[in-house]
Amino acid sequence: MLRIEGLSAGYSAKPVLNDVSIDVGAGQFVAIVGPNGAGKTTLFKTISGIVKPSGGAIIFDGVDLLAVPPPQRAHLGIAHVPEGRQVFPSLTVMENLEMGAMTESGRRDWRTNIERIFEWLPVLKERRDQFAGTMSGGQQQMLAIGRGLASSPKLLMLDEPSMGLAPSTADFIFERLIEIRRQSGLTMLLVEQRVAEALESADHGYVLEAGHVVLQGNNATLRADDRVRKAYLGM
Ligand SMILES: Nc1ncnc2c1ncn2[C@@H]1O[C@H](COP(=O)(O)OP(=O)(O)OP(=O)(O)O)[C@@H](O)[C@H]1O
Repeated sequence: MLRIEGLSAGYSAKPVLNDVSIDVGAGQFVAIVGPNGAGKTTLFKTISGIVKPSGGAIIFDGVDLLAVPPPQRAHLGIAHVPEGRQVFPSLTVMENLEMGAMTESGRRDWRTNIERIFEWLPVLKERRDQFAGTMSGGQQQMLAIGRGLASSPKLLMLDEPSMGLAPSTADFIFERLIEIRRQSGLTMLLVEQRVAEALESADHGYVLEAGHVVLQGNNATLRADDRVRKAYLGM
């Protein structure tokens, strides 16, 4: 579904990603974990087209993504749930979801999608007429996920959905993601600093440190790896 090959990217004179290669198979749930500043958000921004890479390739569903203008990438089926949620605060929950459904497939599948989104994230149905800016952090995160799902994506990219949330709320979000994935078979790519939860939720993981992939494997292998246990799991 997504193949990133030898990707390098950064900001003007500052290189951030260095020769990063990542594979996400159709239906897979892949987590990219690593410390602050490792380049996780930069990777997502490069996939979405906000950051222009200096080298490498990104192939999405057989298409050379770097040749596709950034505004068109959502129409190919990539939904980016950004770091910090970034919901539209002065729009209602329903209006935010409608904004997510602006892609061709989102408009086509709207009725089915909205029913499923409400089933998976019932708080959005209960609060459909509430202004997004008045909701709690966890509720806003669920709205950001719902907005991503409303575009009817083939790939859902989630940038630190647990950021700023209480552990119990973050756990609830991870549990919802696992359930959404189980029911829909959607391909998911997650970046997270909460390494234990991310590796428990996903089937495959990559460890990104200082712009390099230093380790990868299925979730059980990574959770058993000594370096991961010491550096990220506090064992
Ligand atoms: N717009 C920007 N201009 C210049 N440097 C930037 C910009 N955005 C990020 N950086 C730098 O790029 C590096 C990687 O940042 P990035 O946000 O991708 O890391 P991250 O792994 O997502 O970290 P975090 O978990 O803290 O968000 C950091 O050193 C950061 O300061």
